[in-house]
Parts: sequence; C-alpha cells; structure tokens
Amino acid sequence: MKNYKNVIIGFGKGGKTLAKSLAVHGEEVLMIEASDQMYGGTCINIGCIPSKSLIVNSERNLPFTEAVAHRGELTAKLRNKNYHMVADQPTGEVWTGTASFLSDHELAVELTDGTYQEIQGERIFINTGSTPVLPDIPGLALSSRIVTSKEAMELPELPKRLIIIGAGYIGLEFASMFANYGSQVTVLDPHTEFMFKEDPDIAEMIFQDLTRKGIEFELGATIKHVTETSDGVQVAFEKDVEHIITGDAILVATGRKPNTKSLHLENTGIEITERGAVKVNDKLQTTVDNVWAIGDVNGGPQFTYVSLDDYRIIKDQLLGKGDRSTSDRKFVPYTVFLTPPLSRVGLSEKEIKAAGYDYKTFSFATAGVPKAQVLEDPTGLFKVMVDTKTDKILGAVIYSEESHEVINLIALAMKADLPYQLLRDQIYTHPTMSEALNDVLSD
Ligand SMILES: Cc1cc2nc3c(=O)[nH]c(=O)nc-3n(C[C@H](O)[C@H](O)[C@H](O)COP(=O)(O)OP(=O)(O)OC[C@H]3O[C@@H](n4cnc5c(N)ncnc54)[C@H](O)[C@@H]3O)c2cc1C
Ligand SMILES: NC(=O)c1ccc[n+]([C@@H]2O[C@H](COP(=O)([O-])OP(=O)(O)OC[C@H]3O[C@@H](n4cnc5c(N)ncnc54)[C@H](O)[C@@H]3O)[C@@H](O)[C@H]2O)c1
Repeated sequence: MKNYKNVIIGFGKGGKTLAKSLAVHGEEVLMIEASDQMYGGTCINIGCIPSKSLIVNSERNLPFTEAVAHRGELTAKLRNKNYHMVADQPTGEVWTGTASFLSDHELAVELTDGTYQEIQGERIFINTGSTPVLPDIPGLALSSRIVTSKEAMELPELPKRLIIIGAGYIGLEFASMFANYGSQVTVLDPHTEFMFKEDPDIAEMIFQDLTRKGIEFELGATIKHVTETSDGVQVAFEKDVEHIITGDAILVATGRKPNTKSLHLENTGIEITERGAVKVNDKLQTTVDNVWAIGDVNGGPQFTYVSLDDYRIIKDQLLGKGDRSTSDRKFVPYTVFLTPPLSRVGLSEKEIKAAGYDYKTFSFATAGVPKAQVLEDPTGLFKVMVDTKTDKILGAVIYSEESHEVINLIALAMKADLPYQLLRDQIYTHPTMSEALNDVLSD
C-alpha cells in the first residue's frame, strides 16, 4: 500500500489552498476529488460563483438562457484553472474518485476510470463539503422539475412560475434573481418571521422590496405534499387552512448538511457530532491524530471564506507557529446577495439590546449617498451601532448597492478595535458607497 505524506479528500476551498501551499513547500500532496466536474469544489462549480454570475446578469437584463450558458463557460474555465493549480505542482497529484476510510490512516479510492486503489495517508485532510437537505415531504423527489440550487442554475429555460421551498440564503438569493429574470416566484417557509435573524426594520424593508418585485411569500406554511403533474408541479401547504399552489418548477433550498456519508467514518476513530459534522477542536483536529476536517464538513459556518480561514489555521500548525485557532474568529461578516445586497457584521440591534449595552444607532438612508444616485438604486439603509462607553462599533448592517464591499471595511475596523470616529473622518474616494460612512457616522 503506497504511503502519501498528505492526502486531501475533496477539492474544497480550504483543501485546494492547503494543497498548493504544501506543494510549494516541497511536500507530497495527493488530492482526491469525486468528480471531474467538481475540481475546485462547490463554490466555483455549483455555489457562490455561478450563482453570483447569474445574479449579476439578471441585474443586467441578460436573457436567462444566455446567462446560463455564460455561467457554464465561467465555471469550466475556473475548474480547469483549479485542476492545474494542484496537478501541475511538481509534488502534487490529483485523482478523480471517491475516497473512503478503511482505518484511521488507510483509504480506499474508487476511481472514476473504474480502477481501485488502497493508500495510506500520514496526514489526512477531510474537505468533503456539504450536500442539500431534502426534507421528508411526501412526493418530494428530485426530478427535472424539482431541483436543488445546482440544477436550478442549469435549467434549459426560465420557469414561468417557480416555487421555492425555504427562505434562507439560497431561497432568497434565487427568489430575487429569478424574479429579475421574469419568473413569477412564490417562497414557502415554516418560520412566520421573515429573515428572523435580522433586525425587524431591515427585514421589513427587504420584505417590502421583494414583494414589490412580485415575489409572493407564504410564511408560517407547513408543506403537506408535493405532486408532479404532466405539465407542472403542485405544492399543498397548511397555513390556517390547506392551500394548493401550482408552478412549473420547485427549488428546494432547505439547508445543507455535512457530506460524510461516503467516507465510512465508522471504520475509524473519527467521531461525528449530533448534527452529523466531523467533530473537531479549535485547531480543526479530528478525534484521530493527524486527521483534520476543513470547511462545511466540520459543521462551522457554511461560507467559502470560512473554509479558507480553516486552511490558515491548519497551515499555521504545519508550517508556522501553530497558535491560530477558530476562537480567533471574530466579526465574520456575511452578505445575502439580493438586489441590492444585505450585509452584516457583529451584533444586530436586537442582540445589542438583549446584551444590555449602552449604545447609539447611526442610521442613514442609502438615497442620501451620491453613488447610489449614480447607480440609480437609492434602495436601502445603513445602520451602525456603537458602544457609547468605548466608541467601538458593536455591529453594522447595510442594505444597499455595494454593501458587500463596504461591510469588509467596517469588519476590519472592528477587528482592529478602532473607534468609529476613524471611519467617520476617513478620506474616501468619491463617488463610492464607502464614503457614505462620513455621513452615516456623523452626529
Ligand atoms: C448555491 C450556493 C451559493 C453559495 N453562495 C455563497 C456565497 O456567495 N458566499 C459564500 O461564502 N458561500 C456561499 N455558498 C457556500 C459555499 O459554497 C460553501 O460554504 C463552500 O463551497 C464549502 O467549501 P468546502 O471547502 O467545505 O468544500 P466544497 O467546496 O464543498 O468541496 C467539497 C468537495 O468534496 C468532494 N467530495 C465529497 N465527498 C468525497 C469523497 N468521499 N471523495 C472525494 N471527494 C469527495 C465533492 O465532490 C466536492 O467537490 C454557497 C453555496 C451554494 C450551494
Ligand atoms: N451569500 C452567501 O454567503 C450564501 C449564499 C447561498 C448559500 N450560502 C450558504 O449555504 C447554506 C445553505 O443555504 P440554504 O438557503 O439552503 O440554507 P439556510 O439554512 O440558509 O435556509 C434554509 C431555510 O429552509 C427552511 N426550511 C427548512 N425545512 C423546511 C421545510 N420542510 N419546508 C420549508 N422550508 C424549510 C428554513 O426555515 C430556512 O429558512 C447557507 O447556510 C449559507 O451558509 C451562503
């Protein structure tokens, strides 16, 4: 059985970055990826990049089929680049096949060319990502009309009526995007509160904007069953009484679960958590020595940039001082890519109130920002909450064009422990959305 110094299972963000980094340091690295359509992982093939390409092109009024074709070209280009990033390293190798554990450090690999290999890994990095959760709803089985986000981005034509199950990240981003392309969208979710993690003022503003776009929401809905008909789909749900809605397609967007099934962890001492993730400590070590878990599979926040930060923690152990850990992770921002996007970092106002801080809220309408007028989209609001005792920023939420860029600036100020006045008095280029901070933070 051939022994490899480093084996990475799954071509995710953290794993591929680690593969390159180890290979650049002259170390032998074997990357095992289940599919030749997934070199580079979820983000570039079926996640962030294709969805954001489709969102941007929906805002540019490109017809859906052209945008889908463009998405395909973009992902193919990135897939090829990612493959070569690892395979072309003198000490790097990429195998296309599914890896599973035979024991703590022994792996079986079913290669897609029909061959089989058994190998040993001195160090093994599990980076197998996550897969969509399919709720146990009678009649709900994936088909050409009942799809997850992956297939929704490959549809041969725009569904006239799209039903989306789930009002989370994917549900809302896809609802906004398909509405931009011209679909009649209905979103169903069991929660009665729209965007329940957000402050009610922002959530209400977004709800109104999405509703104005023609998106219908059925919140507090319990889905009873799904039926595929000869020319469409039907969803029966209960909300006070039973309702039936009809569509051309259903997008199931009800969360993603860590992808551990194919790994046969039962053959090892690697434990999994109650929620089905690979159990790790704050250095991302599993319960077996020299086996780590990176990205969605370890149950952390499901973001590409978190998988990348997992890489930094592991690289620091292998090639650096070894003092980085997940507990250093503070003020991790996020963006929901609506039109315009919603971005947030730190605490929400309701969390700040509940924690009992003395705070003040700076809020400013996007319409007052010159760049918003240039972009002809005055929608939204900036809200920054500041601790009145320390002048430090406790949290910020921005619902506006380019909020996904501005939020990173605020996150940096928070991480550097800077007083809010520094952002207020900064000289920004003009016209930009960042310069709004001059006005937002003024008394
Ligand atoms: C539609 C959509 C939009 C998203 N948008 C964003 C966004 O805008 N911003 C953001 O930060 N995040 C976004 N995400 C989340 C983000 O894509 C994930 O958090 C991230 O890609 C997870 O990366 P990872 O490193 O955990 O592994 P992944 O990139 O998921 O890679 C795992 C790889 O492992 C392979 N694999 C699985 N099992 C095996 C096995 N046994 N053997 C060999 N290979 C195996 C899989 O084929 C896969 O290629 C989005 C997700 C989706 C679905
Ligand atoms: N912009 C981004 O960063 C971005 C974009 C897309 C996805 N993602 C990542 O991908 C992950 C998965 O996204 P997601 O939208 O699938 O998950 P999610 O957890 O964000 O939302 C799932 C939604 O499905 C609903 N739901 C659950 N069971 C249901 C049922 N039986 N019927 C109806 N609704 C049901 C939940 O109430 C929830 O609102 C996210 O958690 C996020 O981390 C990130």
